[in-house]
Amino acid sequence: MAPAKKIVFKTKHELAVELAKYTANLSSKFCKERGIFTVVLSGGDLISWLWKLLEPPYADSIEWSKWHIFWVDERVCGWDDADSNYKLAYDGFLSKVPVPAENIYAIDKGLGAEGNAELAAERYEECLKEKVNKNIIRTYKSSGFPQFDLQLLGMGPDGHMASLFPGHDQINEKVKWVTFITDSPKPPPKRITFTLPVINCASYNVMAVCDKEQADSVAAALTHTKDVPAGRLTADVEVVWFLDQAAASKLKGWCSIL
Ligand SMILES: O=C(O)[C@H](O)[C@@H](O)[C@H](O)[C@H](O)COP(=O)(O)O
Repeated sequence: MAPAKKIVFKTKHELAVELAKYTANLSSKFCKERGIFTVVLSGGDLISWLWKLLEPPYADSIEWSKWHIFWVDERVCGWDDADSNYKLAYDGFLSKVPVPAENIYAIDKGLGAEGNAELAAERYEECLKEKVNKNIIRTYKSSGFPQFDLQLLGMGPDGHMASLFPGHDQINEKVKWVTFITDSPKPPPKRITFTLPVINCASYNVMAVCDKEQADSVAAALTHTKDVPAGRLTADVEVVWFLDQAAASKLKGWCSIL
């Protein structure tokens, strides 16, 4: 289990600059080593903090054609719905970089539009298995779970990550790769989500959190004083919490500010 690193930034701007640098370094490492970089996105504010990747020196130097994009969680709706994490990422990031369309793995379009959470989760797991069989996604040691290169995650004020919410059973799933929820406390209610073992098998996990509404859960997650799902985040190689000062404000004895 990788130890959690924390970096506190004075502003969201500085967080975005460092997030771009971190992502670009990993892109270069994995593209060199494997010729492929598997990136998992979440919804929420995270997408708005990826803007620096769209600018020089990254926009022109990143090997976008080698990126493969997945979602750690998705709202069960149509691709053009205002709730869609795919739409959020497409409009704010993916439409502005040359990642090939065939390397972008969104929720099944029809099942999403129909609102069929259970089948959409099964279909997404099948999609991951197919990418494992094609050696696009690696597997974690002998466990057989998929191992993504980098996951970019966010956390809600209640401490949820992906669509794993406190007090809901999905966090305890140990076999499936993708599961679903139909009574999410954060709207919309129907979602699909990676399970905890899959999330924690990633090589690198970034948890990016800003604003004071999240401060209590950041402190709880990082000191494991409360059962918050994000407190169970780990990774194979490294997990890094990217925080702004407001989100870090309840952490005791905090000193290292970038
Ligand atoms: O679909 C979703 O709702 C997200 O993937 C969710 O897990 C998000 O990452 C957190 O809720 C943080 O969201 P904010 O960054 O907007 O607080």
